Amino acid sequence: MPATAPSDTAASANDQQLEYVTSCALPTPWAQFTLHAFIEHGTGSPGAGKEHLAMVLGDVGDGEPVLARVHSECLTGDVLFSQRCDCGAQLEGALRRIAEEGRGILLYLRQEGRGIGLVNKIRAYRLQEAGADTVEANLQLGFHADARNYELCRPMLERFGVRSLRLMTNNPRKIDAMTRLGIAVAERVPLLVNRNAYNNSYLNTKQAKLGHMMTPPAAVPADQAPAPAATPDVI
Ligand SMILES: Nc1nc2c(ncn2[C@@H]2O[C@H](COP(=O)(O)OP(=O)(O)OP(=O)(O)O)[C@@H](O)[C@H]2O)c(=O)[nH]1
Ligand SMILES: [Zn+2]
Repeated sequence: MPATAPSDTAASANDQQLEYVTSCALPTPWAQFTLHAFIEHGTGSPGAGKEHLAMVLGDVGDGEPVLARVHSECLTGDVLFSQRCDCGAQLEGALRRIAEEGRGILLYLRQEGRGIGLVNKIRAYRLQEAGADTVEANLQLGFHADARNYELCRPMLERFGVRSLRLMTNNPRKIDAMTRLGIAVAERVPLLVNRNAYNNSYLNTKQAKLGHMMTPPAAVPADQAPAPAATPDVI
């Protein structure tokens, strides 16, 4: 149970419910955000009990599109400095950019490992060390390539009066998910990070198999090249 009385609860599909709990100031190297805490409930929800966060800066409820990042948890990248993925650098880049503009929101969703959890992500990394790519590893473990669900974004954003985003992402399926939820994506803001020897093949696979929009294009064998992205940079 939360330490403070819940102030409200919003229901969604699958009996998935989101409780807004409380907030505090969160000074970071780039700006002082307000950190808001939510708890997911729901008997049919795989994420029941998860604690989700929103970091907010400035007046985001004024009706204008809001610079936003919808970030899925990556403990290894966000906290442990892993170079296997782009998550930690994207998290920092998004917060810096929001701070530069003085206005924006970052949703920190607790769907680690594209929704398969931390231990399973480490199993997937082990399979990647044996030659699988990030998608094949998930499939070999019996999961979908991407098991995430973005439904909670809607009540989280509604809480702050946010209806339209300038979404920092390279992932076209994240944009589609927001649109299907009725959240307008006024603009896609690319969020590119430097490649290194450890994340290069992961980023290539995201581009080739998951359709991520990354420029300049990574070198991928012609027979694995993705169909042209259907989602333009600015919608
Ligand atoms: N299963 C699995 N998950 C991974 C792997 N590498 C990173 N992840 C997870 O992938 C997710 C990345 O999430 P995001 O940074 O929100 O987004 P994205 O889908 O890559 O798209 P962007 O918005 O362009 O960053 C996090 O949950 C990571 O934990 C991997 O090799 N296997
Ligand atoms: Zn990561």
